[in-house]
Amino acid sequence: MKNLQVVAAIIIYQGKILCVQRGRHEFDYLSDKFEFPGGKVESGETGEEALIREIKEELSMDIRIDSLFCTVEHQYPDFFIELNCFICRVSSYRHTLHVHQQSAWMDPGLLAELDWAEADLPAVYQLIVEKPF
Ligand SMILES: Nc1nc2c([nH]c(=O)n2[C@@H]2O[C@H](COP(=O)(O)OP(=O)(O)OP(=O)(O)O)[C@@H](O)[C@H]2O)c(=O)[nH]1
Repeated sequence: MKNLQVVAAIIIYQGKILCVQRGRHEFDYLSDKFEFPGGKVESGETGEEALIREIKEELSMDIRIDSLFCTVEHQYPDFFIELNCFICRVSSYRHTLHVHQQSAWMDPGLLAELDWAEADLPAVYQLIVEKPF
């Protein structure tokens, strides 16, 4: 079974968090789910390098990575994922969606209202409880 190393950006601007919604995914259980932007770490890259590249590709945004917030290990029916979530900062709310169908700057207290990818739920609940910003 596939084992994916994925990095994700919890992008904070003026107290809100950028949440993005996928379109269709090859596995139905991930179609239309909300996630933190990011993607797979390619060979030869550090997690931080991968995250900066992914956010530029997906959103045309330049992030500053602050710190590693949490690591979630999750078994989906078709693959295993290690999801490393980093707190990131930006100097503008502006972004362009190149991959996702929708985005929203969310108040942390409202994060649980979105329909998240299952692997993200521990990170979402930890954000709601710890409010690291
Ligand atoms: N980016 C991201 N992917 C997540 C999160 N949670 C989660 O389960 N995933 C899953 O992890 C996998 C990451 O792959 P991806 O498709 O974003 O990565 P990528 O941009 O490198 O993919 P590609 O170039 O193969 O299209 C997807 O299956 C995605 O559904 C998350 O918060 N952020």
